[in-house]
Amino acid sequence: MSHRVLVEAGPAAGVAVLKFRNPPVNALSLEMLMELVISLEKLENDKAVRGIVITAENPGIFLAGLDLTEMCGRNPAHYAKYWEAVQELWLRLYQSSKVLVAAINGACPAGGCLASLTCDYRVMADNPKYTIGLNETQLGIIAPFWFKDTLVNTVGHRAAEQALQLGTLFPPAKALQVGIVDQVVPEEQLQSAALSVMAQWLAIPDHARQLTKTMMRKPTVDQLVKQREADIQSFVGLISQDSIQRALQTYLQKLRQKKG
Ligand SMILES: CCCCCCCCCCC/C=C/C(=O)SCCNC(=O)CCNC(=O)[C@H](O)C(C)(C)COP(=O)(O)OP(=O)(O)OC[C@H]1O[C@@H](n2cnc3c(N)ncnc32)[C@H](O)[C@@H]1OP(=O)(O)O
Repeated sequence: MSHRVLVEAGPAAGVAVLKFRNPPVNALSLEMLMELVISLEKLENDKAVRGIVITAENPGIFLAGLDLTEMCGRNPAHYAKYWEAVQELWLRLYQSSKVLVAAINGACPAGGCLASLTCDYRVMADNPKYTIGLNETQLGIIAPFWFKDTLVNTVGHRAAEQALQLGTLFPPAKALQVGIVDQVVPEEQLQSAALSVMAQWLAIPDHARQLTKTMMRKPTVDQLVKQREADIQSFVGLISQDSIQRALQTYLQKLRQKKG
């Protein structure tokens, strides 16, 4: 039984809706990652499901990204386990045979943005409070190569380089302009817009669309698959550095003090 991920049958035949519900901010904790992987595996094996709309149960925060508390003050074995789970989620999402449509109904930084970038299409609610992007450099860390590749595949090299160096979090209109999302709609129309685009994608025969998706994505997937263990060791080495730990602690404190 999953607590942090809700899977519902969509209103249209063949469509499931996967909702994030990990309060307070839908951070990708280890438990959340594991529940997501299990939910996605079940959906992948369900022949009746052809498409999945991915969204947050409560509007406001789509996903707050990776859980910073999983990357601070832990031991190397924990960092390795956590990173393997992050890799696994990305591999499941990016290689999914289903049509994935992200209905972005809230803040979508870093790991949240990455998850949405694995989808085939992104619709974002037109709310200036919501932003999306790979903001790692603002935390004093860097997006790993496969985060970078996923962004490059979406927006192109120049736009990705600029967004990554600056760690830009784009509000909806700018996100649309740069191509990080495909459509921006009034908030109350988000779910219907996601279902409408899903219907268009499902009009294509599955086998042709799936083979095309695999052809487009395989080179990027292969890069990680062939050096998965090295990527874990690299993450563990970097995240364990005192300077990185200090940077993450400072960022977490800033988030906590924001309220005070
Ligand atoms: C130079 C070499 C470096 C090498 C480094 C190695 C490679 C590392 C690669 C790692 C890649 C990382 C990817 C990530 O995803 S990092 C996470 C990025 N996420 C963010 O920056 C988002 C941070 N959060 C926010 O901006 C806001 O919280 C948000 C807009 C999401 C919501 O705002 P709101 O005002 O509604 O809520 P609060 O800010 O008050 O937060 C409520 C509590 O939640 C805690 N929180 C928020 N985000 C996170 C998070 N990502 N992980 C853990 N906890 C989080 C926040 O601290 C509050 O906690 P308290 O209630 O205890 O105060």
